[in-house]
Amino acid sequence: MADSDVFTIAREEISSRLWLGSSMYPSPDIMVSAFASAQPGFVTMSLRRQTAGDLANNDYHERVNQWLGASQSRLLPNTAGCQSAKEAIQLAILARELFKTSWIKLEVIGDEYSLQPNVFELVSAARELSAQGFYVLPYCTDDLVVCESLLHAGCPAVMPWGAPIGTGKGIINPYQLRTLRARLPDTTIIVDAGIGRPSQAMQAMEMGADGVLLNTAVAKAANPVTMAGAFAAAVDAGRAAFHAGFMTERDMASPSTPVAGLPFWHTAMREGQHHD
Ligand SMILES: CC(=O)[C@@H](O)[C@H](O)COP(=O)(O)O
Repeated sequence: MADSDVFTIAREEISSRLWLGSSMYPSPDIMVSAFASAQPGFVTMSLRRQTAGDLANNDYHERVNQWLGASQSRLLPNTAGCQSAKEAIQLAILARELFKTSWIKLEVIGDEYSLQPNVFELVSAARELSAQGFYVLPYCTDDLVVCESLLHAGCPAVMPWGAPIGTGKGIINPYQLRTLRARLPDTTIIVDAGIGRPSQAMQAMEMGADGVLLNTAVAKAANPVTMAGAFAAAVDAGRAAFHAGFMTERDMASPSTPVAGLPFWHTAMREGQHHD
């Protein structure tokens, strides 16, 4: 891939196109090793899962930075568990104070069964938080008009789902992702949630996604550290392939080895004899 494939959002360089969540790992040590293996651009963290004691602890910020280790990963607090714009805005403001970052992954869930975002509340929260100076990265559906509304609200990127959170089904609606890529050619698109295998992450990247965010597939792998590395390689490969340009698919077979004429070595041999 060209060295010039620098990844920026809101004019800030992001070190990797693979982003990872921080829940459900078998242990903190395994999680840290998985981050070291994948070197994710962002690591997301839910404030809701922290205890009041955690939040009051002055060392908390320090501990989170230790989790990120020597990697160049950034912390991306999220508003997981929020069901209204009001709740999400309050949590984002708390996250900014606690983690000293204006980046926020905005989640407003509208349906408990599918964990589908409430896109009306999402756009409303995105507008307010953007006005307050946040860099809002919204977890959304793959609906073109919703993504356009989020961009108009001030989001520097959109994060449409591949499939519902935790399902591992991959890109269940490739048509929608293709539509988003075609209609929003200059928008940063991060496929967020539902990715179960490295091949699915690669598919998203081959389709032109700018990055992939996932959690369950690594945290719940039999070997999270190895799986994290596999996802990192898949995301890089998918990106390189997208840039390289694909051959055109065709229905009829077309010989990749020429069958007409003499083999080149035959000609070369004859020429050799001639010189003798
Ligand atoms: C929106 C959301 O919460 C996702 O980022 C989730 O954390 C990752 O989804 P998977 O666990 O399906 O990868």
